[in-house]
Amino acid sequence: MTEYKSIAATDFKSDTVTTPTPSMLQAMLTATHGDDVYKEDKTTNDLQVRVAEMCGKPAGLFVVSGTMGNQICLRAHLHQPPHSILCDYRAHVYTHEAGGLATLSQAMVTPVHPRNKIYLTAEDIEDYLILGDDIHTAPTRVISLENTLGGTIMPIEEIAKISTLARQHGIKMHLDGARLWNAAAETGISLSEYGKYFDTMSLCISKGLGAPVGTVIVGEPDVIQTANWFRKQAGGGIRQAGLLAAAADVAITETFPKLKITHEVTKKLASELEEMGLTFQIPVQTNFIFLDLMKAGIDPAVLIEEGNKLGITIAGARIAIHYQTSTAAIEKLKLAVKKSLEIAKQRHANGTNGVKKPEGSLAYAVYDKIVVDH
Ligand SMILES: Cc1ncc(COP(=O)(O)O)c(C=O)c1O
Ligand SMILES: C[C@@H](O)[C@H](N)C(=O)O
Repeated sequence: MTEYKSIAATDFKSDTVTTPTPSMLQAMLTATHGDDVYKEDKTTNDLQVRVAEMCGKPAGLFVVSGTMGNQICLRAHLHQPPHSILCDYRAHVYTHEAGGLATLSQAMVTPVHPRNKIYLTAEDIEDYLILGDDIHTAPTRVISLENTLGGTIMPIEEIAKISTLARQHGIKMHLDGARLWNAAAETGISLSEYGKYFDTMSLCISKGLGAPVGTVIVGEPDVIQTANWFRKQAGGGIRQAGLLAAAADVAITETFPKLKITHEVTKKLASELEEMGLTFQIPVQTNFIFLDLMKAGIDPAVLIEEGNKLGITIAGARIAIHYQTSTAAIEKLKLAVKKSLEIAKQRHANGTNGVKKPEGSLAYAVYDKIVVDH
């Protein structure tokens, strides 16, 4: 694996920490400087066309974050309260976007627990759709899926069934595709094949792909135009966006083809951790490992501290691998886990192993709660 000189090399808290590569910075120097609010920037316009075409959609819009991408897509589908969206109870649009659905879209949420504990099925969803015009209800107007979710891949066959169900009831489909790149890289299924089943998709280029900033939303021109309106209203209109779009374009070209390698590194680490006696809260399928610290009796605060001692950043049970993760850091991670296991065993032996959740720690802020119930 290429070793990058990046502060992200030792950071396992997320794949959002990746830093711009020299080629991205070089591309920024030669980007066009048009005003994107007036749609005059060629670099940005070209990126939007590129991603939209990759997804098999007629229109795209560059936005500054995945949160903005999701929220303006969902708002563009939600016209008249009372209305609701249906999503996985762990979905980022529900758990990690600062209540945007309530504030920006005046929407209720129907959070659904997948029976298989990993991904939603059409059968799960059918039971929870709010249909009809009973004045007591907030009818379901959008089904919002997430792929990957916690690094797990949603089978396209299930997505197809859910899409058919949605369309039978005139319900829109949105995909939080912050890591759809990872799902596509792992399955070999194209972005455009996934795109067939959704009215809008939001794809982050700032996570595993490594761009410093940016997400592209895709869909039909009228929906993207409405979303652009909400982007502007939120102060998200970007002037010389080409600087950011240029880096994002390089990230797609250079990093998308490398994601499979990241997944192989992740799975190798997972098997080594399993040999040490660790188990996982959800399957390891792409670039995340969710350690079952509770089952191992490991206090997250201990793991975080052991990582700090070794000069690596661990945020808790979720271990994120990205293309800038160094081999040396992975070896240190294994050492930190080994040491934490030893401490857990010592505490257990003397009856003091009360594993508690750290207050306000990222260890439990990001995703951990969604699978601890698991
Ligand atoms: C699945 C998912 N969707 C959306 C987002 C939001 O992206 P951003 O942090 O750029 O707002 C994130 C986090 O970065 C995420 O993990
Ligand atoms: C924290 C969360 O918003 C971010 N998307 C992550 O996965 O790290």
